[in-house]
Parts: sequence; structure tokens; C-alpha cells
Amino acid sequence: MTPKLPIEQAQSTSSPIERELSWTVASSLFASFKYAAAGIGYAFTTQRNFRIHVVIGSLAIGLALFLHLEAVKVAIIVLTIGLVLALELLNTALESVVDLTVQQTFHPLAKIAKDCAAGAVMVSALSALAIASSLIFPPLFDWFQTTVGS
Ligand SMILES: Nc1ncnc2c1ncn2[C@@H]1O[C@H](COP(=O)(O)OP(=O)(O)OP(=O)(O)O)[C@@H](O)[C@H]1O
Repeated sequence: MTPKLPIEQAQSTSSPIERELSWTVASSLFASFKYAAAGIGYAFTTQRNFRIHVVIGSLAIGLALFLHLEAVKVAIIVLTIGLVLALELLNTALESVVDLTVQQTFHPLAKIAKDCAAGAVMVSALSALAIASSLIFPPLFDWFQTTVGS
């Protein structure tokens, strides 16, 4: 009898396919958090853009708190920064999967995948910049006028 491929084995059991094909599975909620933290740590140490977004995002949140913006405005800024960072993480994940698939060979589909993922990060970053600027600059200008100008 021909040995079953992993995917056939998975289909013949009640376990979901992706669980069977995984090299390992997070054994607990704590382990899931540990793997997620490892991914964030990897992106922070290897991706310059991720570090830039963390620094700019922290500055924006710091300014929003310093200027005592309304809670809903701070929440909008946090949400947009979170979106940029999450997309940057997905971009990093996609880059790794593409590299794993095609290795060091040129493939037009690999180019499309990487370019589009990078484009998604750029769209979210520009939108976050526009939102944060429109919420932070007017009160920042007022603060300068009252404190520095007087
Ligand atoms: N295997 C490949 N085949 C075709 N084009 C590729 C391939 N690998 C990379 N490229 C091209 O080179 C560009 C840069 O690749 P890289 O892996 O640095 O991704 P990146 O999204 O620019 O990285 P980062 O987000 O870290 O700046 C891609 O956007 C793509 O246009």
C-alpha cells in the first residue's frame, strides 16, 4: 500500500489539516503569547521599517497624551498605529514565506506578492500619518502659542 501523504492523513482524521501539517503546535495560551512575542521581537530586530514605525508611533501617542487629547482621539491614533505595525508584521511574514518558496530565484509572482505587501504597509502608514497629523497638529500649535509665544 502506498504511504499516505501528510495532507491525506490529515483528511482521514478529524483533526484540521493545518494542525497536522504544523511542525509544532502551541501547547498553551502562554506558549501562543511566547511565539507571538518572538515574532514581534524578530520584526523589531531585523526590520528597520518596523523600528521606525514603533518610534514614530510612540512619539505620536506620547504627544497625544501630553496634549490631553480626548480619549476617542487617542484611541483613533492608537488604532491606526496598531494597524501599521500589524501590517508590517504581516509583510515580514509574507516575505519569509515567499523566500521559503522561491529562495534566491527571481519570480514575477514573488515580486507581485512582496510589492503588494509593502504597498499595504505604505498605504496604512500614510493614512496613519494623515490622521495623527490632523488630530495632533492643531492642539500642538495652540500649545506652542500659549507656552512658547507668551
Ligand atoms: N524572489 C523574488 N522575485 C522577484 N522579485 C523579488 C524577489 N525578492 C525580492 N524581490 C523584489 O525586491 C523587493 C525587495 O525585496 P525584500 O525582500 O527586501 O522586500 P521588501 O518588502 O522591500 O522588504 P522591507 O519591507 O523589509 O523593506 C521586493 O519588493 C520585490 O520587488
